[in-house]
Amino acid sequence: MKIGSLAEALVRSAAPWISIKGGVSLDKALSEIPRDAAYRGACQNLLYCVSRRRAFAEAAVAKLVSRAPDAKTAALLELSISLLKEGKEQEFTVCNQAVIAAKSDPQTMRAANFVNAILRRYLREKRRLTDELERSPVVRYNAPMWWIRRYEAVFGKSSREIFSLQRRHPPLTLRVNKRKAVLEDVLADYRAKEIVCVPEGMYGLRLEEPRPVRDIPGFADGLVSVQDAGSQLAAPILGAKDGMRVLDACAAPGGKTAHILELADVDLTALEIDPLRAVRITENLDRLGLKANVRVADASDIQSWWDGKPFDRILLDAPCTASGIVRRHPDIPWSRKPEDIAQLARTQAKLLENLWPLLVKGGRILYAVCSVFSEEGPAQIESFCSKHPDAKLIPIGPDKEILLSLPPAEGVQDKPEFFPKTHDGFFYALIEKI
Ligand SMILES: C[S@@+](CC[C@H](N)C(=O)[O-])C[C@H]1O[C@@H](n2cnc3c(N)ncnc32)[C@H](O)[C@@H]1O
Repeated sequence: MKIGSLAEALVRSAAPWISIKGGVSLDKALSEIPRDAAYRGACQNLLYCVSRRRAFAEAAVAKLVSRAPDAKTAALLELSISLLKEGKEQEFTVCNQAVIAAKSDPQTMRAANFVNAILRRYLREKRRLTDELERSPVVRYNAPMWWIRRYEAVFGKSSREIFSLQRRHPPLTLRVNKRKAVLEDVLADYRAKEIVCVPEGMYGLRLEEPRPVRDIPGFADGLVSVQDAGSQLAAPILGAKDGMRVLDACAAPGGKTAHILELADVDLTALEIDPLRAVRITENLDRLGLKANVRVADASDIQSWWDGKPFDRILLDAPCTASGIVRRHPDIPWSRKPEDIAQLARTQAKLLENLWPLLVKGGRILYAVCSVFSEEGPAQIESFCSKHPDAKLIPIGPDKEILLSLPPAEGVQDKPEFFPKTHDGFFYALIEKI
C-alpha cells in the first residue's frame, strides 16, 4: 500500500507521542526523528498540534471509547482528534489518512475499523463533546490543575488571557546582528521580498508567518538570529562594555552569548554543562562571525573551570521550570511536577551563591529565568540580597524596575520603547557588587 504523507506522519508520530505522554520532552522526542527525513516537518507540526490540545484529545478519546485501546491506537486517535480540533485539514482527509495509518502498522492494523468508527463518531458529536469537555479547566487551559492554580496565583484574572495566548502559535522573532546589519535595512529588504514583519523591541523583527530558518533571508550569513523579544532584553540590560571580562554561565544554545558579543568587544567565557548543547553555542557563534571561550563545565563547580580572574559582568540565565515559554513548549505544564519548582529554585540559588565571589567590585550579575513563578524570580532574588549586604539591585530600563517580571504578552505596550510588545514570560534582576 502506498502511504499518504499525512498517514505517514501519523504513523511516525505515534511512538514519539507515547513517549511524550510518558514524560519525555517534546524537544527530545523531536531530536530522535532523523533530521533529513522527509516526514520530519509533518511530524513536528503534528506533535506540536497534539501537545497544544493534549488534555482535550485524551479526554475525547476516553469519552468516545467503551474500552481503553492499546497505546498505539490511542495515540493515533489522539493525534487525529487534535488535527480535527485544529481544523486546518479537511475532516474526511484526516479520517481517511488515520485509517490508512492504522492499516499500515502491524500493531494497529486490526484496529483500522475501530479508528474509523471513533473518528466519525467524534465528528458527529464534536459540538456537544467540546462543550462538555471544556467545562473542565484542565481541558480548557491544557494544563494539570496544580499548574493552573500556580498561574492563577501569579496572574489573577489575567491568567485566562495568558492561557488563551498560550494556545496560539508563538511568533517568530528575529534579532538583527548589529555588527552586520541595520534593523531598518533588514526590515526594508524583507518588505521588498513581501515578508510581512514589524519591528519588535530594540533589535528585533517579528515575522507574521513562521518559516524555516533556511527560508529566512540573511540567516545563513549571520545577519539575523531567531530569538524571542523578551530574551533580547538580556544583553542590553547586562550592559557589557568594550574590553570587559564577561561570563555567560549557562549559555547554550548561545542566543544571549551571541547578542552580548554583537553589542560589545568583550572577552567572553561561555559555560554549558551539557556537551551536546555546548556544540550549538559554537555553531551559532560561527554563523554570526563571533568568538568566545566556550567550555563544557558545571558553572557552580568553580574549581573545575575558573582561572581565578574576576569578571566585570556575569549573565546567569539559569535552568528553570520554563513556565514563561509554554507557548513555544506546550509540553512543559505536563512534563513538570510541583516539586520541580523548589528543586530548581535550590539549583538557581546555588549557582548565584557560587558565582557571586567571581564578580569584581562594581561588577554586575544579571539573573534571568524564563519562568513566571516567584520562587524562581522575585523570591529568589529577595532571599539572595537579604544574605548579601554587598549586593545592590540596579533599576532596569526606563521604568526603573528593580525586579522585572514580564508576563507572556502579545501586542501589549504598557512600557516605554525599550520593551517589546510581543514576547515570552521572563524575569530579570540586575545586581551590582558594592
Ligand atoms: C535557560 S538555558 C540557557 C539559554 C541561553 N542563555 C540562551 O539564551 O541561548 C539554561 C542552560 O543552562 C544549562 N545548565 C544547567 N545547569 C548548568 C550548570 N550548572 N552549569 C552550566 N550550565 C548549566 C542547561 O543545559 C541549559 O542549556
